[in-house]
Amino acid sequence: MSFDAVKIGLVSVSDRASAGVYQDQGIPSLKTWLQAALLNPIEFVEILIPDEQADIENALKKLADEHHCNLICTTGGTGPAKRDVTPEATLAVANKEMPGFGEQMRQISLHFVPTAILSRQVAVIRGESLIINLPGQPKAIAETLEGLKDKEGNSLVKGIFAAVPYCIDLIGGPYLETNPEVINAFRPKSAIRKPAQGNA
Ligand SMILES: Nc1ncnc2c1ncn2[C@@H]1O[C@H](COP(=O)(O)OP(=O)(O)OP(=O)(O)O)[C@@H](O)[C@H]1O
Ligand SMILES: Nc1nc2c(c(=O)[nH]1)N[C@H]1C(S)=C(S)[C@@H](COP(=O)(O)O)O[C@H]1N2
Repeated sequence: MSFDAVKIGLVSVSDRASAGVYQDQGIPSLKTWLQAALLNPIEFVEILIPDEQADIENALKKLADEHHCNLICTTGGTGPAKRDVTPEATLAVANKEMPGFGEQMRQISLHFVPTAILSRQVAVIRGESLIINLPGQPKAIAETLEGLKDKEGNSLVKGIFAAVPYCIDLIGGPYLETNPEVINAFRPKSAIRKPAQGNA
């Protein structure tokens, strides 16, 4: 069985990582999680930038309009601090807002930290790209994408990635399939693609 290829843009927004004060862990954490979660072959396009609204907007436009990324994940710059402007940049390049992603991420994160409500993360559609903001703490990436599980690995609070494959279907992207040990994608029955009938 073959899987559609997917192109994913990764944007790490961090003053200190982009200045070399510390090594960026945002992009490696995103890549590690996405490679474990998706069965599709992935082409990543990576950008590390400081917390500057114009830089973030340019990065998002480039990934959506020139690279035609199906999914774009940002990490960092979602909080209340003066230089946190990732949600403003994301909304500035949006065709459509997808408020459910931010609402669900804050719900999930409350199970990990009481400061979850300080993240102003948003998700939007630009063209044929779904853009999702994730918080900057590297551990927050897996927490929000995957959700909360018990010791046996049963899902207690669903991660937002459960809704990403169907969202990508609806905007005309590739058919994403996930590793159920990491995350179960949900699609309405009518949208589930049957495995191709082989001759063997
Ligand atoms: N890209 C990153 N790589 C490694 N660690 C990070 C990264 N972004 C954030 N962190 C860690 O998470 C903490 C909280 O993230 P936050 O986004 O609030 O950082 P910040 O104070 O805005 O600083 P900066 O933009 O310089 O990363 C940081 O203090 C840092 O320890
Ligand atoms: N899952 C999860 N969400 C989280 C956190 C976290 O550690 N885990 N940190 C919170 C904190 S302390 C802040 S200030 C906000 C914003 O973080 P950012 O500015 O790094 O994007 O995300 C919040 N959401």
